[in-house]
Amino acid sequence: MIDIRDVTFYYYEPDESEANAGHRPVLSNVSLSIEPGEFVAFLGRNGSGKSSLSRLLNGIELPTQGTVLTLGRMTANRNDLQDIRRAVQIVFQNPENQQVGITVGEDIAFGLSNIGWPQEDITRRITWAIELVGLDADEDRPVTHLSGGEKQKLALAAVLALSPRCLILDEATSMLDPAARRQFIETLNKVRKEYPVTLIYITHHLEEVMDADRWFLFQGGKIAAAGTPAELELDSALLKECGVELPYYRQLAIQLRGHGVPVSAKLNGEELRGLLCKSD
Ligand SMILES: Nc1ncnc2c1ncn2[C@@H]1O[C@H](COP(=O)(O)OP(=O)(O)OP(=O)(O)O)[C@@H](O)[C@H]1O
Repeated sequence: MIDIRDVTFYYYEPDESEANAGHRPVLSNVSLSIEPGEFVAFLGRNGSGKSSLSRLLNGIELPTQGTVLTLGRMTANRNDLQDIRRAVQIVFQNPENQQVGITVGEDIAFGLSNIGWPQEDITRRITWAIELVGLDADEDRPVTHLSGGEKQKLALAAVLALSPRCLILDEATSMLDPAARRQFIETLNKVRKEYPVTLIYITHHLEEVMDADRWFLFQGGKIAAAGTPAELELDSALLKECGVELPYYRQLAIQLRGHGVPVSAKLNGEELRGLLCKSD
């Protein structure tokens, strides 16, 4: 599905001019593959290169060196770029930066009319997308009347309407309050059941990606490690180096196991709390 080989990326071509002396690549020799339908998380400190790599995946940016293959096509090949951009959709941190319509319906319709869908199909698709994300708003509702959480659901609806094969969420919950964040995650889980998609999730909130298939830990523009959450969560030194912090319940479960308390590695916060309240 996605195959990245030896990618090095500079926002500006490196040169020897004084202004760029000491200029470092944002990504250095990154290689990774993501299988169709996988749910992976990109984790790491601010500035470690996660968003830059996601922009390389759909060809918003092109690698300075190396190759990015998406759906078997190279992003550097101009003829394939339009299909790649359609197949790999990104939901960004701030939904307002993504909104292009005045109403909910216009917003969802924008991308579809750009790729030439007939109006009657667009109308049906708008209804489908609103229902899929459970947006409690009709298509005539002005976008400015939506809450932050609803705006982010609309951003999700607008990209899903385009039938992407791969969805990238780039800190999509970071502007939401805790309740809206939980609701957005519930929506996403429901959407993934109805509309299976390869999911790349960028976040600083690890509780959102504890059930990911794999984590990629970024450090200074490189992949420091890749593996399942169960494999990587035990390496506390590595997580610390990469600026990644486990949810409190996971840290507690690891400590309890270290003291011989038989706590399953798969418990979530509520289950662990329930177990502790039951024990005497
Ligand atoms: N458009 C840009 N032009 C120039 N440099 C950029 C641009 N976008 C990002 N950078 C730089 O690239 C580096 C990597 O940034 P990137 O946004 O990819 O990191 P990140 O891991 O996603 O960080 P965060 O968690 O803060 O979103 C940073 O040093 C950043 O300043």
